[in-house]
Amino acid sequence: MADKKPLLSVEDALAAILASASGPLDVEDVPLAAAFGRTLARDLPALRTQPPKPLSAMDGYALRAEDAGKGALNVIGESSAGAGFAGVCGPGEAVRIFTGAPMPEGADSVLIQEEAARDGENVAARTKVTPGKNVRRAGIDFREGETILRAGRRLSPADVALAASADHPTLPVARAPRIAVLSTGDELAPPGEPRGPDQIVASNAYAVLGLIAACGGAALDLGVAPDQPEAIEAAIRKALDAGVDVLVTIGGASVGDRDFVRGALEAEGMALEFWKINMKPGKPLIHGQIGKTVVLGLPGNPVSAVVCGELFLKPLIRALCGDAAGAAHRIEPARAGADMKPNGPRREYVRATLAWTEAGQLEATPHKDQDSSLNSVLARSQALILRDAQAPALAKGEPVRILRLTESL
Ligand SMILES: Nc1nc2c(c(=O)[nH]1)N[C@H]1C(S)=C(S)[C@@H](COP(=O)(O)OP(=O)(O)OC[C@H]3O[C@@H](n4cnc5c(N)ncnc54)[C@H](O)[C@@H]3O)O[C@H]1N2
Ligand code: MOO
Repeated sequence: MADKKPLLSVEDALAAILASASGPLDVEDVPLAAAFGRTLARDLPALRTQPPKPLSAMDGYALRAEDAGKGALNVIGESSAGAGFAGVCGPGEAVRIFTGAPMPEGADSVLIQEEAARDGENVAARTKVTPGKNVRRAGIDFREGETILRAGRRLSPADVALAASADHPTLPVARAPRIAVLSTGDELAPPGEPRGPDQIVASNAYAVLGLIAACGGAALDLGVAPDQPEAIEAAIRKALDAGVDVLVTIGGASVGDRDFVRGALEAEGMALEFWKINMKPGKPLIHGQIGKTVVLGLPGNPVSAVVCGELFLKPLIRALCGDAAGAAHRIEPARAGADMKPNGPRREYVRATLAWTEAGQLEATPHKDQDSSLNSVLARSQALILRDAQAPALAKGEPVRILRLTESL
């Protein structure tokens, strides 16, 4: 029985989940303004050279560098951005020029206007000018045909601007993974709605929906199913009928008499890959597949659901988008901001705040209360401190490993 297997390590669990992602999804072309945060599906070539010709980097005078020490030069015209000078700048001549304007033929450098003495039609340099000074050579940014961005890259605002400058009006990106989110539990009522005396407000889905949005997924919120196998099975079928890539359930994952999620998933055809991981919080995580749909059954405790979302759902979304590098846990070094007790038998992910010390070190300070029900503590945390199973006590200032939590878009 799967229940009796030794608990999986976080690393093995992540590997199994990523292995179940059947490669990057289909490709779609999106307009530049919608491409931020999406994952590039193909290597992107530059469709033009930037800058296409030598341009001035400053406002001033285009001239031949060797003429700068020779007294007054004759200003024979003007070159501005978008309207270059048609003639040739010969010996003893200068052309008034502005930032971004094409260099006139014959000129090899630009004297900035702060160093120029203008007198009517003449200008003299008050400084030496070296050849190429204040000139942006053709192609210094990129050249036509060069690969400017690689497939699998999650597009930053600067990446999108780079693609625009390389003349791409749209970008080929992985289709956003479709992810159904199903909360379960008789005790759950939506925020702001009337509640029974023993009910609480359903909140976990909002963290999961936010994580999906931040990672570039497209969420389908299936709301809350009560603790009844038939109702949970019906909701699972709804997700499958919608053809989602991933089904995330929340709650009902543990061993209680009313924890029906695993049974319902199996009744709907899930091949169970694993259940339970050697971590805290988040031990009862269900993973399997129903056809091509990857299933992640998150534990119901609010912090456990979020930590499992960060550790497993986020990498899964990245992998489905073809961003293999982004699917790895990005562990960073920091210093402990407080003493920490020896750890128990499970790898622990301790909620912590981050701050820079005056000495310039990143300090992760664990919150005192680590109960897995505390949304307020989680909201005040920026990182998780990783503590291996049975790790000894450590003192404030000692090195720790951290994983940053996803922040807002
Ligand atoms: N005898 C044992 N009991 C428990 C074990 C165990 O190994 N043996 N594991 C504990 C651990 S660890 C966790 S984590 C929880 C996970 O249990 P479930 O996945 O079955 O979660 P629920 O029982 O449905 O809910 C737990 C808790 O979280 C609240 N909850 C659930 N969903 C939401 C939601 N959408 N929004 C807000 N709050 C939610 C729920 O009301 C419960 O308070 O099991 C331990 N028990
Ligand atoms: O692992 Mo549970 O997730 O400790 O609260």
